[in-house]
Amino acid sequence: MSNGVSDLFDPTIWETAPGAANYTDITAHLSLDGRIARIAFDRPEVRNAFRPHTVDELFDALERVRVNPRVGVVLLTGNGPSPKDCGWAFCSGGDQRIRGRDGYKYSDSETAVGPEAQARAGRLHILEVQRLIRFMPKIVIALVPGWAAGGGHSLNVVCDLTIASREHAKFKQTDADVGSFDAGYGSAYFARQVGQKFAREIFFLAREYDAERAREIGAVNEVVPHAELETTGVEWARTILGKSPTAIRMLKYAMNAVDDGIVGQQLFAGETTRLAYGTDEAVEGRDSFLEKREPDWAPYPYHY
Ligand SMILES: CC(C)(COP(=O)(O)OP(=O)(O)OC[C@H]1O[C@@H](n2cnc3c(N)ncnc32)[C@H](O)[C@@H]1OP(=O)(O)O)[C@@H](O)C(=O)NCCC(=O)NCCSC(=O)CCC(=O)c1ccccc1C(=O)O
Repeated sequence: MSNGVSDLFDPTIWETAPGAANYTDITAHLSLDGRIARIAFDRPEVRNAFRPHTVDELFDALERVRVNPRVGVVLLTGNGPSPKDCGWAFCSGGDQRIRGRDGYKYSDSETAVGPEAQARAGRLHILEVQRLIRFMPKIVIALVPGWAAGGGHSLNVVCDLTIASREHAKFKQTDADVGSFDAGYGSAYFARQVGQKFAREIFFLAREYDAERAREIGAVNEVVPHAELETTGVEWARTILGKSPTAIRMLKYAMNAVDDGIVGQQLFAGETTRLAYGTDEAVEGRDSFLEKREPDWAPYPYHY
């Protein structure tokens, strides 16, 4: 890797994100103006497979971005290429070498004792990362430079938008090959995205498909030359940053709500409550209570 991060990484536009200096399994950067985050899997020698520690770091980086009021767009990608064989990956899912009977193992968990250590031993917490991406009031764009397989494919599904490398992006759902199944967003929501027949074919046959095929079925928004993947991601981010933050947030939650049940409605409703609090009408409701008087709703008609 020419710049110590990834061959596609442009060191002139990024700085290390707060808290990211000690990450070992991912990298996290902010654009110099602090508006865009770039978070990347950094285990290219195993096609960016994640272990529990990777998921911990990913959750930490995404949570920091979620509560950072300056950041409006997150680019999620995989560093590369692999020093072993020059292969590229977004993410190849859970690291199969440390999968146990109760989940994925921390390196110290085999010898850990006590109930807390036992509860922590087998982790399946990539689902917490999926929910963080899904519920984040910001746009998350997957930049897929190579393989998106297994749980890595599921992460792509849950991102808001996807841009893929024409030369290297490849997609494959290996869940049924390795006896591990994401029965939530990874499959059921994926079927909403691409349709039932395509989703069933992809899961039941576990064939690989390239970026162009992924775009045809609706799993990818745009296919670009490999060398332009990250610059295109930054361009898309800049376009989104030019829009109203409230409109973007409400639109994301509106599109989520239909598939997310009452949790989806709750997120959307929370934002409508925030908007309502900003009105004189809601202020009158609060003030009348605090001033121990009847509220005066007269200035507020039933709009239709
Ligand atoms: C991705 C491939 C199709 C790429 O194939 P190819 O380009 O030919 O490269 P390889 O030679 O196979 O791989 C190079 C190198 O990387 C190692 N490697 C690749 N993927 C993994 C992996 N997932 N785990 C460990 N190691 C991996 C590979 O062994 C090679 O190493 P060498 O030492 O050089 O030999 C192909 O690699 C492939 O199919 N990979 C496996 C994809 C897969 O099955 N992933 C797991 C699916 S299951 C999953 O992700 C579940 C997610 C999950 O864990 C989960 C599910 C539900 C709830 C929670 C969780 C959770 O928290 O984790």
